[in-house]
Amino acid sequence: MASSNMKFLGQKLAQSIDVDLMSKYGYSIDQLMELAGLSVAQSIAHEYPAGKVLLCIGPGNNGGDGLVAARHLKHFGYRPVLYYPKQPSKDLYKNLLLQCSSHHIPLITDLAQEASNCDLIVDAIFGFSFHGSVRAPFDSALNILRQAKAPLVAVDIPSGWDVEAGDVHGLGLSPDMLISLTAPKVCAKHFKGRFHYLGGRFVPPDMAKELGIPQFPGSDQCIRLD
Ligand SMILES: NC(=O)C1=CN([C@@H]2O[C@H](COP(=O)(O)OP(=O)(O)OC[C@H]3O[C@@H](n4cnc5c(N)ncnc54)[C@H](O)[C@@H]3O)[C@@H](O)[C@H]2O)[C@H](O)CC1
Ligand SMILES: [K+]
Repeated sequence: MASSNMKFLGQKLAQSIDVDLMSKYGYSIDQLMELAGLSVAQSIAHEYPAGKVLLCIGPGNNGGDGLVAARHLKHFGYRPVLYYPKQPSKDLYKNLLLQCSSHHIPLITDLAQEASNCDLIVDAIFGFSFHGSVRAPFDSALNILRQAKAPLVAVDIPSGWDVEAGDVHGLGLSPDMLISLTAPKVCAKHFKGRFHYLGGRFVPPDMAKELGIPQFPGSDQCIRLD
């Protein structure tokens, strides 16, 4: 359960904590992303049976978390497929995609068809750096996700939501599960789905105390908040 003094992070604070983790605390982005993605896969495995999972991957690190989660889900016995319409040229993402392809995780292009033919959808399109209104091709992608019947799992932030104010653009994405990473963002206060999890078990104890992060159970990479 959430501790009552847990902080909800605004956009600037979330970004500065990310920088601190990689400067003051010595993490690399690959390490943080691996642990974030593992916690996403483990949160999913806590609540949904193995089946076909469509992961929608965005152009930044939220998308990177999704690529890592896809690989772990495959190891857990799920059947992941990737929708990844904007693939950046950075080695970090290229290597994560190569790992997915070595794990026989297919890339799909017909999002509408796959969204109506899967057991679960993971939204790893935008995270805490999203701002403004959604640009193509993600505007139509979010429209398809909004209408899909399969339960939706949002990584860190429901895509298209303002990091602090929530669904101000009225895109209507309402996930069944939200997996906050490091600490929930302010918009998580508007989350109405069934499962709110916290993942990203990499926060050093002093920072965890300052942010009011609860103790994760045993060796779990995630904790259910409410
Ligand atoms: N410390 C942690 O908690 C960690 C979290 N991780 C994950 O990283 C994301 C934040 O990643 P970042 O690369 O900063 O940004 P995003 O993925 O949110 O998106 C950037 C990406 O999106 C494009 N973009 C922004 N706004 C729009 C728009 N309106 N329309 C279209 N495209 C847009 C922008 O150009 C960039 O390309 C965090 O949420 C976590 O999921 C790390 O993995 C580990 C540490
Ligand atoms: K997201």
